[in-house]
Amino acid sequence: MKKPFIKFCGFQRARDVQTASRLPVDALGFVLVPGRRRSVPRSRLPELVRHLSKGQAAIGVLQNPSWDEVKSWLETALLSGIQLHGEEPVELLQKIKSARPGLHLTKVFHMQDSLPEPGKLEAYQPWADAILLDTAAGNIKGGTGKRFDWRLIPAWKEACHQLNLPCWVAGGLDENNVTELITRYRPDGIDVSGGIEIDQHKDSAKMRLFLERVKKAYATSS
Ligand SMILES: O=C(O)c1ccccc1N[C@@H]1O[C@H](COP(=O)(O)O)[C@@H](O)[C@H]1O
Repeated sequence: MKKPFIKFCGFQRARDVQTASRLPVDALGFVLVPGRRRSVPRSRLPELVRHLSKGQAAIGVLQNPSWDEVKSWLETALLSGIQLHGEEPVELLQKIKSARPGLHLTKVFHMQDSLPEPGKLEAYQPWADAILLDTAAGNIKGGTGKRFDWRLIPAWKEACHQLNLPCWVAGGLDENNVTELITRYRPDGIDVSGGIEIDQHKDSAKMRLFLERVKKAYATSS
């Protein structure tokens, strides 16, 4: 089985970025949504991004931004991609991709009681580079620390694959549940924020253990 894309999200301290920069992590995420616990102030973003290693992607996480907001973040720091973590319309992705074709765009869909239809994906296909499934807890979207009903994954994965889009999974992942996720559902990528923290800070041992378990799960289920 192909190794999944791995993204660690919610970095705020340079030392944590430095730790992750030495690990086999494909992308590091920075929460640019105002008012969230892990929000990165604009003035600190360039310095944090500078610590990534060559080949690692710096992803800015935004929620329902305007095109002007997207542009201003792209001017603030050297970002390789944007994760759209709200209810962004197709038109926004189209605008971003037309202006910045090289930018990686992840569109998030939230799994909750009233489910969005995987059929919605088609309209996003020309502009999105990856689809990320995450949990919504009431009005809170992103960084919930909660799993959604993973039985929803196969239908979404199938819909993504029919459109040649990778299907990534997030929401409450940690070193204790990532093996089950991989062996049962084999997502194309995984994204974790709270599950690699202790006392609200990124933890080196938890990051390493998470990666070890991912590696082992993929090796044994191929
Ligand atoms: O990490 C956050 O605090 C966050 C805030 C606002 C939007 C997205 C955020 N992170 C993304 O949320 C999911 C899951 O996080 P968790 O592992 O359940 O804590 C993940 O995609 C992060 O990229």
